[in-house]
Amino acid sequence: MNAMKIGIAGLGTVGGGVAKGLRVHGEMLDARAGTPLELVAVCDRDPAKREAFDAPAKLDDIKALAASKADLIVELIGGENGAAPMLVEEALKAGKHVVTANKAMMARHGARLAALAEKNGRALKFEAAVAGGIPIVKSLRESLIVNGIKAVRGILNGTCNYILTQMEATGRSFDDVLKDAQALGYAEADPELDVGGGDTAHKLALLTALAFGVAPDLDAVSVQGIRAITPDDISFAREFGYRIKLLGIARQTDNGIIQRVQPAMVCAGTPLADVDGVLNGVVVNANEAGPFFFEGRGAGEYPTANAVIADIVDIARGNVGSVFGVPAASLSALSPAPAAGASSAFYLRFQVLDVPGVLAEIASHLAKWRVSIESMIQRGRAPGEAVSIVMITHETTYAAVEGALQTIAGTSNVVAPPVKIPMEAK
Ligand SMILES: NC(=O)C1=CN([C@@H]2O[C@H](COP(=O)(O)OP(=O)(O)OC[C@H]3O[C@@H](n4cnc5c(N)ncnc54)[C@H](O)[C@@H]3O)[C@@H](O)[C@H]2O)C=CC1
Ligand SMILES: N[C@@H](CC=O)C(=O)O
Ligand code: NA
Repeated sequence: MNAMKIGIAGLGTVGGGVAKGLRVHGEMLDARAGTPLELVAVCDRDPAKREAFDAPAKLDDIKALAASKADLIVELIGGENGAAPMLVEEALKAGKHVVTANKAMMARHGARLAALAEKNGRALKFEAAVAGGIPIVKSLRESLIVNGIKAVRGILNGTCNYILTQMEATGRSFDDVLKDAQALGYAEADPELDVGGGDTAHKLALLTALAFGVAPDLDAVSVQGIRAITPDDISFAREFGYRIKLLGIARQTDNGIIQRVQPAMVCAGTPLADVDGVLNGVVVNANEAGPFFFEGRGAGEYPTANAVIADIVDIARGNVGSVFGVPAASLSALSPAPAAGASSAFYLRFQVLDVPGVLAEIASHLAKWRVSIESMIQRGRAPGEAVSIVMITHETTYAAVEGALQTIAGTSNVVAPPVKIPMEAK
């Protein structure tokens, strides 16, 4: 029986896990694949990493890997541009299958690489790129294909969810918990991609492509990260009966597709509110068949390596198929819904000097923009010093609330930029 010869590029957190997984579970994987899986080459620019793994070829150059005798290349070096897409292109052109966990590359170049894979009759699989170990890519591409999908939303970044959960549970600082997430192998090489929302945007663009049959369009995602969230916001949220989560939301509307990455107030007791730590959670509204809720580990060595290995086995079984579930040539261009019409209720926090009339001034600006208040908390008194005023609004447009906050930010008693967090519908 012909073996499936595998070459791995990048032996860091994920690549190391894949090489170990192939060795430890070799017999079982060969049986499931129906053919032996043989690691023939590893490639890393770090010699110590190359030496740590047993393979006939230990390479330092991705070009040599693309030209190696591997039938399938696993790209785990990362990066939107440069070496990663170059390796994938070279490998596909050389007639090799590709498995990758690189959401940055797939969100930016996915449509072009999918066309190249399909032209060459080779697979390009990326299960690990979205929500780590959760089989959401396969589910959207191969299972939830009949009834049409209205919306996909979820917690897609393990690092951010770990930070928010730890800040809430232990009161530790943002930067302290981020260091933990880095040490645990959850964060990206540049952690600003995690906390700034960029990584969630990459994953959301891929979910949108799979759910709605469009080419991934990163530039059509509005992105806000979690840097501005304070321990106060987390505890006010709890008082109102909510938890703050970084969500990626893609929704088909009559006016086009909405794609947003933003911290949101998620009602306690709903499935997404209970997704803690490095776990990810995805809700798919699939018309008559849904809603579906998926939960699992979104980052780290083993969950991610599992998803990569599952793709390798899938290819060895002969499941090549189209990369995004429809032929790359029929992926349509995404038509984004105009931002101006979007609406939500909001949590607002104002950091103000505790002087007479400050609340009335804020309320009057909100009223001018027709933003009405549902509930409010003002804690403690500290005459002349800064205190927080926190409100939940009734449903209003993003445009109205942004207009009001811009005016309020310019008034003399407001000492920090106001914070707004949309309330996620149940
Ligand atoms: N760490 C995680 O939990 C997850 C990571 N991913 C993705 O998986 C990919 C890999 O991530 P990690 O393993 O965490 O990264 P890492 O930084 O731990 O490993 C990357 C490895 O690639 C090597 N490398 C980088 N550029 C190279 C080049 N030009 N030539 C040869 N070797 C090169 C580095 O020396 C390093 O050993 C990234 O695309 C990341 O976004 C996806 C899901 C989860
Ligand atoms: N940095 C990412 C890794 C997995 O995609 C995350 O924290 O989710
Ligand atoms: Na996944």
